[in-house]
Amino acid sequence: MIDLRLSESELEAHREHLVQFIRDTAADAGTEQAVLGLSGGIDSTLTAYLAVEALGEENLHGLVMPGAVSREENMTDAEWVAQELEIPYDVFEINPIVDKLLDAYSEAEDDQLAVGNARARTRAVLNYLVANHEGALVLGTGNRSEALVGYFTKYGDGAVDCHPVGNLYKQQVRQLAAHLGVPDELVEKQPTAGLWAGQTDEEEMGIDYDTLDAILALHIDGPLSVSATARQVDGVTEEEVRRVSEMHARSEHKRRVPPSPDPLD
Ligand SMILES: Nc1ncnc2c1ncn2[C@@H]1O[C@H](COP(=O)(O)OP(=O)(O)OC[C@H]2O[C@@H]([n+]3cccc(C(=O)O)c3)[C@H](O)[C@@H]2O)[C@@H](O)[C@H]1O
Ligand SMILES: Nc1ncnc2c1ncn2[C@@H]1O[C@H](COP(=O)(O)OP(=O)(O)OP(=O)(O)O)[C@@H](O)[C@H]1O
Ligand SMILES: [Mg+2]
Repeated sequence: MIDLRLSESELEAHREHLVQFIRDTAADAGTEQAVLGLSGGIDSTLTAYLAVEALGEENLHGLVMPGAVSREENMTDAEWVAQELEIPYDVFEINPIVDKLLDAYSEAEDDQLAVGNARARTRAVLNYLVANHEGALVLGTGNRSEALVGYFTKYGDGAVDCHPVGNLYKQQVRQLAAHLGVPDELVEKQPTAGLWAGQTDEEEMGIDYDTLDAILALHIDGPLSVSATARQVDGVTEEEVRRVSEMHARSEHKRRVPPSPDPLD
């Protein structure tokens, strides 16, 4: 299996690079302020640690946004992160807002995916409400693995101003978080989008992150063919590599600016 582990010196270089990225992105936008959603998951936790280093704790505003299906443990962890980093934070309950949306369009009520995505988009609206008011940027938390397969809600958690950890595969997010001193229980927690009860990323995608990362690094980011990738990654079939490749192709629209027609000749 391809080894995506980063050495201590590489981790330190990434840390400095990402901290500088946040500082530069904020400076280019003429602000020192940023907001981000804290879910208790590792992507937002790492992004918050880096942002505090970049901007200072007084300049980061955490939004903890529990909904009907949020696990209590995750919300407690999200608040722990804000308190540990000593950043100001608010807790916004999204349920009443999502319920209003479903009052308006009850046809979608039993559609798990549509409702789950509406939860992610409701959080985006709140992020921008605060960011507009405070003159702040919205920090995204997307990593390279989920970006490459489109495992995020378009204009939900994808609606942000930048993705500081967007060039790290999921397993490298965990490594960098551990390097920064994030506690093991957060680093090793099962990733979940938290859009419906019991959801986990790996179960929904049908692949574990280490395997996904390896296929992405070798075949989508790298030059290896489907068959060469299947030979390199333990226990992976060509069919599985093709499936990841299809997820990548089908989600191309999420990584692009929405298209308009060319001008008439
Ligand atoms: N070819 C195309 N060109 C242009 N637009 C296209 C399109 N195909 C679909 N669309 C549009 O995109 C929409 C579908 O995209 P979207 O609304 O995002 O919905 P969709 O991709 O179906 O669902 C979001 C996925 O991301 C996962 N997720 C969400 C949030 C967080 C996380 C996490 O990692 O924590 C994961 C979630 O569990 C689910 O699997 C369609 O309704 C349509 O409007
Ligand atoms: N309950 C929530 N409160 C605040 N923000 C949330 C909540 N749920 C999701 N988010 C935001 O949506 C982002 C995307 O969720 P995602 O699950 O991909 O990342 P994560 O929860 O940080 O890490 P993991 O993938 O390991 O669960 C989060 O990083 C966070 O910014
Ligand atoms: Mg999560």
